[in-house]
Amino acid sequence: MSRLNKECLPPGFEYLPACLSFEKSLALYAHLASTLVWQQPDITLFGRTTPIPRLQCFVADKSVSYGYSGTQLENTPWPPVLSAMRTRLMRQFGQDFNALLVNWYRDGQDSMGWHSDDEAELGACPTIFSLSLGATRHFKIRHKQSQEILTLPLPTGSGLLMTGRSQQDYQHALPKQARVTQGRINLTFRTVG
Ligand SMILES: O=C(O)CCC(=O)C(=O)O
Ligand SMILES: [Fe+2]
Repeated sequence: MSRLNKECLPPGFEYLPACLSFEKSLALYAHLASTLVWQQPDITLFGRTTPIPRLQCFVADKSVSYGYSGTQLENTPWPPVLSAMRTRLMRQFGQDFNALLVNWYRDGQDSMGWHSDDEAELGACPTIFSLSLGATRHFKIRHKQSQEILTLPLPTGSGLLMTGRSQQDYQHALPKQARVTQGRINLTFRTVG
């Protein structure tokens, strides 16, 4: 496993430090943790059905229909703070974001397994913007062919832009980190076709 230079991420991954200030990012964490309606749906992987090891909320336009690993996500309407953020990001990235998957990792025991965001509804080369709030967690990126793994710590307020072949050529994951006791919320803005 190699340590990652943030200036030298694989093609299609761009790290954006301090998209939100430390104070604003933690205030948004607290606001979302207490106001969103959180769900813990079951997923089916390799024939085994278990609840996801984190909480989740899928914010999306009414017309959007999206799911993964055997679950259909239930749409929540855009709360004002996230709607305003989406408008800013759409201008910044020239992207018609119509959905936002929010994941709450309550502590280091919560996680997300290896995957690519390569569902057909996202298109061949999706643009996904990810914003991290709360505890710093290690985001892992693994090349599908070489299996080389890079580790990118994502502190509160930091952004990660995934474009191009990032989903075709790589998987990513957020492994458990036993020593992390604080929570983290991650927002991924997406365009579902
Ligand atoms: O929590 C993260 O940083 C990753 C989230 C993710 O990969 C996803 O929502 O598809
Ligand atoms: Fe993902």
